[in-house]
Amino acid sequence: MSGPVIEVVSPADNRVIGQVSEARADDVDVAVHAARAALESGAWANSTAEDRAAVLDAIAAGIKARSGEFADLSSAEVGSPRAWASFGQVSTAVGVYAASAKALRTYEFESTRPSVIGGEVLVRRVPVGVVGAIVPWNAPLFTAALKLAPALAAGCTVVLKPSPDAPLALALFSEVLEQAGLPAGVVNIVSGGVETGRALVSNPGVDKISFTGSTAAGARIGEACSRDVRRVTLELGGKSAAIVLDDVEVDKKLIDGLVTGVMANNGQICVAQTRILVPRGRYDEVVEPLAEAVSAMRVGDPADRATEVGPVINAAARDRIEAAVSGAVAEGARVVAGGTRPEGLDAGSYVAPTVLADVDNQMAVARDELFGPVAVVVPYDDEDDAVRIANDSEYGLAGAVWSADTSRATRVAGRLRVGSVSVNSPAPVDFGSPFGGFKKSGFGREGGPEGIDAYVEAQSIIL
Ligand SMILES: NC(=O)c1ccc[n+]([C@@H]2O[C@H](COP(=O)([O-])OP(=O)(O)OC[C@H]3O[C@@H](n4cnc5c(N)ncnc54)[C@H](O)[C@@H]3O)[C@@H](O)[C@H]2O)c1
Ligand SMILES: C[N+](C)(C)CC=O
Repeated sequence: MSGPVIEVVSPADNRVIGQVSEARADDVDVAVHAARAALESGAWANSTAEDRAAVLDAIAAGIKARSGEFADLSSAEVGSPRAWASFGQVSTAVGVYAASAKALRTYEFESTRPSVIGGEVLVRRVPVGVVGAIVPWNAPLFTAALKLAPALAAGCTVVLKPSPDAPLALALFSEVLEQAGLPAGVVNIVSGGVETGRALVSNPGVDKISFTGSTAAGARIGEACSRDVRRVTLELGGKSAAIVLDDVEVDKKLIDGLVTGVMANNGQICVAQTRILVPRGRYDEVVEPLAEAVSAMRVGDPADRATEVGPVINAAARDRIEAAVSGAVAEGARVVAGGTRPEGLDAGSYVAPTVLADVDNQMAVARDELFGPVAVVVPYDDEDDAVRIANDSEYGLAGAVWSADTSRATRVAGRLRVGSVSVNSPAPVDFGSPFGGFKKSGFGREGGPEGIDAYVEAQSIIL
């Protein structure tokens, strides 16, 4: 790469832990040409589904074999607690490649149907072509897997751009790709920031952009793609709600689930259920143990296996989150856990895990995505009110419903205008099922056969 060196800094102590070279527009062009040549050679696009599925399985096995290294590196560059990184950063990626291989083995690339004017129509699903995949820093291996696995399953070739804040795990991943038997040029990785991303988005050799990141950047990318009539998938921000229904039993499972739902990866997960909606009549019964559990969380060095909350990605993010908490307090919110900077951790960008009670859904802290370890607890009157508040957001990514009655929770889940909802669990993502946003959380889906649909063009041949 011809650009300057990007130093990757640990959010735990600001130490330089690695470096990559920035790709300039010329380098991006070389990568796109390599992907185009690999596509047109047909070696990958025309291979059998079983051959491609075997490569996806080999990628899953390759990551698994080096899972300790991947977890160490993701923990160091993102600040994810090491104990969580094994699952959240690594097993998730393994699960996505394995689930895509499974979906690919039964995916219908060709079918025939009777023509309405007589005869038959052969409907083919052909690769969309060269894909530009752009990912954020919070879960690099996982978010890249959600793009690479279905794109490769469809027979596409890819130019992948990691975030300059966390490019190291994906640099290591290139070794897994080499060993998995992918033909040369099928996946190309270019490092860099916004300018590198822009060069990829506007390169005429790219047929589709698949982006995960903030809604602001996604809107700009969507605009650029629509100008060039380029296909685009956007996985954007969220402000998800966990609805605690009035029949719930307040036990360890509920409190642990609510805490995990918001604090996993230091609150830096797009599906974080940062708004906890609690029936007014049972408010204190939930807020008190929640505040106690969050106050007891071990904050510190992400490499320490006992750590539950590490630093946020950088000092600017810490300052923004702290300002949002102060703003909420000025608006009348009550701090019941955290709220002050953790002591003795000044070398890194730490935010104490925080719970704010007495929050109204109109407050900025309940509307803006903070991407940090901050939960707000909003009281509601009845089930309709809970659904109304949950849906009163410009985002629509995910949610959770907690209840003693699974059928009731499932019915409430179905009323939420979001892409995925978990019932009595904090994890609204299933590797084999569609995942994506309503409203300003984006459009398009990743995961399962629907994930492969996003990387094919339908072609009808009228016989
Ligand atoms: N919906 C999801 O699946 C999902 C998953 C993870 C993170 N996110 C969102 O990502 C955000 C945090 O990540 P971030 O700070 O890295 O987001 P970001 O939008 O700043 O950047 C994401 C990626 O896009 C690149 N980029 C930014 N502007 C660009 C442009 N104009 N053209 C091309 N590339 C550009 C960045 O270099 C980075 O690689 C949060 O909003 C979070 O909700 C969403
Ligand atoms: C969980 N994931 C990776 C799908 C999206 C947010 O981080």
